[in-house]
Amino acid sequence: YVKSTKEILEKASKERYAVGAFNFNNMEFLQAILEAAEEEKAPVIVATSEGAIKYIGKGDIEAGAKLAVEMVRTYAEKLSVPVALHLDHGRDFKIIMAAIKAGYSSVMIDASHLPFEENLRETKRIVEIAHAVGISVEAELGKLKGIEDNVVEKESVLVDPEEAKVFVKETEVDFLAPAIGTSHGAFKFKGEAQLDFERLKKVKEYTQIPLVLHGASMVPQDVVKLANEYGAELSGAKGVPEDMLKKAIELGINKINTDTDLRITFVAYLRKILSEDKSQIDPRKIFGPVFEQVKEIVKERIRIFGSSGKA
Ligand SMILES: O=C(COP(=O)(O)O)N(O)CCCCO
Ligand code: NA
Ligand SMILES: [Zn+2]
Repeated sequence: YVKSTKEILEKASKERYAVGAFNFNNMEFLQAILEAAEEEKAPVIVATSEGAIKYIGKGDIEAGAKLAVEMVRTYAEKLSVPVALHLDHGRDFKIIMAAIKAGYSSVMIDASHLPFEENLRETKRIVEIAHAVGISVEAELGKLKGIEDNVVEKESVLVDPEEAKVFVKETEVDFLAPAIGTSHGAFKFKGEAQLDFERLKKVKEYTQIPLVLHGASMVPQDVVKLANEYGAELSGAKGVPEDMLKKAIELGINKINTDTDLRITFVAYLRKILSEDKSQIDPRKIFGPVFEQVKEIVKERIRIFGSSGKA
C-alpha cells in the first residue's frame, strides 16, 4: 500500500534500521523492486531522478511524473508492504513542483553544490512549499565526488556537523543526506573504502532526524566479474562494503540510496542471457530472467539494511 516517506523513515529512525530507496527508470525495474520488498515483507522507497522523469515522459516532465506516480500506485495498492515514491536529487524548481503536483510523497532538494547560505535558502524555500501541501523534504550537506547529473564535483567535501545542526533547525527539512565519503556510480574509491563515521555520529546527535546515505551501492565483485566475462568493461569497480553499511545504519542512517547495484546486475545478466540464448527474440523471455536477478539483489540489500519483516 502507499505510505508517506516521512512515516516510513521516522519508524526506521526510531527502531534503528534502514529502508532502501531504489531508483527506477522503467516498468521492469519498478516491478523487481516492489516484488523484492513484498517477498521480504519490508517497507520500501522507490525513487526517480530528474533524468528518470524526463526519460519516462519522453521529455514531458508533467507526463513523466504523472506516469511514475500512476505506475507506483497501481502496483503498490496490491501489496501488503508500505511503498513511498520519492524525487531523487531534485535541482530544477519546475521538476520539483511537477513531482509534488503529480503526487510524490517526498522530494529531495539537492543544492549542496551551492555555498552553505544559498543551500540553506534554497532548501528553506522548498520546505515551505512542500510542507504546505503535506510533502516531506530531503536535503544534502557536503559534496559527493563525481558527476551528479550536470554538476561535476572534483573532490568530496565532507559534512560539517555544526553546520548540519543549524541547517536542520533553520530549514525544518525532514531528512538530511550528510556527505561522509561516498560517491555515485561504480567507482567509488580509488584506494580503500572509507567513511567518516565520527561525523555521521555527530550529525545524528545534533539533528535527531532520519539520515540518508547516497552513493551506497556495494558493487558486488561477483556480479562485476560476470559482466566482464560477457564483454563489459567494469574493471576497478568498487562500492561500499557490507560492514561499513551496517555501521552507518547503527550510527543513524535510515534511507539508503541504491541505483548502481541494480544497473550492474541488469547489465551482467542481460549480456549473459543474450549470449546464451541466441535465438531468443521475445523481450519477456529476456527481461524475465534478468529482472529475476535484479529482484534478488534488491532482496539481499533489504536484508542487509535490516528492514526485512519491518513492514
Ligand atoms: O545516491 C544514489 C545511489 O548511488 P549509487 O547506487 O550509484 O551508489 N542515488 O541518488 C541514485 C542516483 C545516482 C546515480 O547512480
Ligand atoms: Na534522495
Ligand atoms: Zn544520490
